[in-house]
Amino acid sequence: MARNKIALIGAGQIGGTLAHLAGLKELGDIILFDIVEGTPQGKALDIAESSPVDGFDAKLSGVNSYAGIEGADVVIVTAGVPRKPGMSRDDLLGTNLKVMEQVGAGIAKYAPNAFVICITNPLDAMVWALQKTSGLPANKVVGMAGVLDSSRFSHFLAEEFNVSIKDVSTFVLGGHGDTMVPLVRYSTVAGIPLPDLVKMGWTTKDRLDQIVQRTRDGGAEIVGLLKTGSAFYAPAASAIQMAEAYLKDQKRVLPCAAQLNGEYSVDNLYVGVPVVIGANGVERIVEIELDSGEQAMLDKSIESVRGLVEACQKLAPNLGA
Ligand SMILES: NC(=O)C1=CN([C@@H]2O[C@H](COP(=O)(O)OP(=O)(O)OC[C@H]3O[C@@H](n4cnc5c(N)ncnc54)[C@H](O)[C@@H]3O)[C@@H](O)[C@H]2O)C=CC1
Ligand SMILES: O=C([O-])CC(=O)C(=O)O
Repeated sequence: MARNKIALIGAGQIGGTLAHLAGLKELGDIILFDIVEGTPQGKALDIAESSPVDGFDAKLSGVNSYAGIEGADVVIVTAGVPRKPGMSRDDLLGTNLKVMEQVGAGIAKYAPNAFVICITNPLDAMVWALQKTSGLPANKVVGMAGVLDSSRFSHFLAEEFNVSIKDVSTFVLGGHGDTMVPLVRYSTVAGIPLPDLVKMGWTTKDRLDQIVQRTRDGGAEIVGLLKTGSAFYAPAASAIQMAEAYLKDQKRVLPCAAQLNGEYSVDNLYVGVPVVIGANGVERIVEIELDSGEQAMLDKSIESVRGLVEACQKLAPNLGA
């Protein structure tokens, strides 16, 4: 059987890390695409030259033409610009929306059957735009954010409790911004919900609130430290988990930005919710029961995503509703 083909649109910090991880995991042959000449070619060759050391079989190549992504099974999009200190993700909207128009056209022409994972920020608006510009069915176009935000939340909790990361399970819903909703009640250590761990004296409500806030600010914390760009190792690992779930039909339940059509009382908007990812892309949207406080936080987050999509519609009325 021929190997899967994985196309990475954008060969910057995340794109290069995605290529390396996809190679190490032998997910398929890898094409890096970028508008900058030499960058995708150089990264592809560098990673290919590491394959004898790590012993993985994957063909890697770099291209500057969309024809190179022809027939891709998975497309992961990081094309665009990242933020710098002092900026919010939303400041990237105008620049990255134009990039999504080009990328969507390239995918529509050369990889219309692919499972597309968008990473470019502001995530929920960019994945909305990418679905419109590519015209692919909504179950084949998802955004990566919830896996990353949950991974950050889990990491902070494992550190707080001094337990293995393997025993921590968390869910973060909503838009990928300041209003994201880390779901404390549905997050557990070895199956024990966080509120019970507070009762058991493992931590305090105040400490938990601080960890929730650190999760919300997780992206900005890295931007503040790096100064030249944003996080890339954990974002790449998160998108690879989603790609693997699709390619191996794993039916993983992962928080992703998915198009809602009535679920959570939302229509035609991409918002982070738990979904099942398998061979048919987004196979199911999981509607969790929320209490009034959680629902209020999710509503606020949805409104913020709606505002960003409206800004996109003003800038590019051709994208439609
Ligand atoms: N969804 C999430 O959770 C996260 C999203 N991000 C976002 O991912 C994006 C990429 O981040 P990095 O890889 O760190 O940035 P980067 O600047 O290292 O890489 C972006 C690449 O896109 C390329 N590019 C720019 N315009 C293009 C176009 N029209 N067509 C094709 N390629 C184009 C650039 O040449 C560059 O190589 C940013 O928008 C960032 O904000 C970053 C981290 C997490
Ligand atoms: O914060 C940023 O700009 C990049 C990002 O989305 C993240 O790391 O969560």
